[in-house]
Amino acid sequence: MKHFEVNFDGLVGPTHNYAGLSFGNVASLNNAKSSSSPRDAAKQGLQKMKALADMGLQQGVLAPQERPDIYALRRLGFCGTDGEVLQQAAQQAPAIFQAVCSASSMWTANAATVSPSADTANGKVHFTPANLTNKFHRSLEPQTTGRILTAIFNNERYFQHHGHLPDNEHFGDEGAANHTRLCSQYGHAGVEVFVYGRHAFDSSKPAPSKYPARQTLEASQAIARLHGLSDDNTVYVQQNPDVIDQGVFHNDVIAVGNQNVLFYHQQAFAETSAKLQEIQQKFGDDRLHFIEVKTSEVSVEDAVNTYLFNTQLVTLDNGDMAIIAPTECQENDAVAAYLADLVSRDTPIRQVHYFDVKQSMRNGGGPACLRLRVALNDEELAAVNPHSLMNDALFDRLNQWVDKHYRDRLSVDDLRDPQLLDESRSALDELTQIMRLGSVYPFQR
Ligand SMILES: N=C(N)NCCC[C@H](NC(=O)CCC(=O)O)C(=O)O
Repeated sequence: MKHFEVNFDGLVGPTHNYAGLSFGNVASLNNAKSSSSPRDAAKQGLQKMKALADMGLQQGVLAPQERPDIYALRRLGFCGTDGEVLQQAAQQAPAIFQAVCSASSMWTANAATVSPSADTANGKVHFTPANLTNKFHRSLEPQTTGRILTAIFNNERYFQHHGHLPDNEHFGDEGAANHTRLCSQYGHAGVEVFVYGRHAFDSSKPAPSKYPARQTLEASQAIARLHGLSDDNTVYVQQNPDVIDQGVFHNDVIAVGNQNVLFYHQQAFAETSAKLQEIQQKFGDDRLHFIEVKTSEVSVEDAVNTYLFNTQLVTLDNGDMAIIAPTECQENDAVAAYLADLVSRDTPIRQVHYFDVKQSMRNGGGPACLRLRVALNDEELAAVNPHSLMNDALFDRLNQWVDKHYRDRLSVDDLRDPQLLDESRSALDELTQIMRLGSVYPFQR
């Protein structure tokens, strides 16, 4: 049986914009109110997907969400026709209005936590959409995310879908951005590492003081229970509260793992050596490569600005690993020098490939934020909705679809345009046909 890691990238939605919605995410705050290009953003994402598919990797696509979210506005008391709801909200509550327009579902590392069948008690692949409670605009995502995941992994023999955790900060869950899996082969049982920012039920424990810790230990433990993971294969690690206060709002901004490699910054974790020991002990006898980047080599500030760790670490057909990095890493001398040296060392990482994902980076989303990793064996892969898997035909079709429906420029003020809602709905309606997703969107139900 063959085993793969399939990266499901989020397709950027037609309302992609910079509204400064994410306190604690430095790029989101710094670029607030700049104008965006939804078309460029979607195309940059598609280019990355196509390039990874061309490198021989399995690549999937996840559909974006319906925005503006009229249903959220109705729940908040705005009423009348859809046009009236939009108009009232834009006038009376502009900040809420901007939040319901966000295309943030593009960062599918936050869509869900996924445990492959080799790790779970019932031998199925488990999915739990993240509740994303820490940010209002993101908390609107999990229901539709769950429907999209169910439409793509639509076979109960192989796939088990859970509801998102209770919508409360005690169970704040940011999905795969705070979860990584180490294994010797994708199809072998691995060690699932959950990284949390704070304890929700024990205020005596350390926590950041300036920016929020979005993920709680208790949420991570709940996911592990739901997915039927064993204690022997699960490790909980606390993120260093100081780095959260320096803008590391998700663990995937300071660490990334793949197979037998954990690539992380010296300051990423609390109690680093004890936790690395636990990971190695649960991993077993095979060699794990812990690649630690010292502060003297790359500062936390440079890591946050360039997203050195928000890179994808992928395994190529010949067994070598490649880093998929944003061009911001190439543009920073210290980081570019670090990466050039890294690939010459005796580790599995042999190549670096740079991608322009600037439209996403300006909102704090690098290459790794844009993808949800799903390790599958060939039988499971055959059960995945084939219209969500990237190939030349789907790439061309989605580019045409973007050209037809997406705006070239969008400012925060343009979000008030009632036509944007119609444009977004027609785009998504056509997309559900292209990807054969059924009626996943509220406007279709
Ligand atoms: N690190 C990972 N896995 N994902 C990045 C998510 C970025 C996203 N930015 C935003 O939602 C900004 C939207 C705005 O400001 O318009 C967030 O903060 O949740």
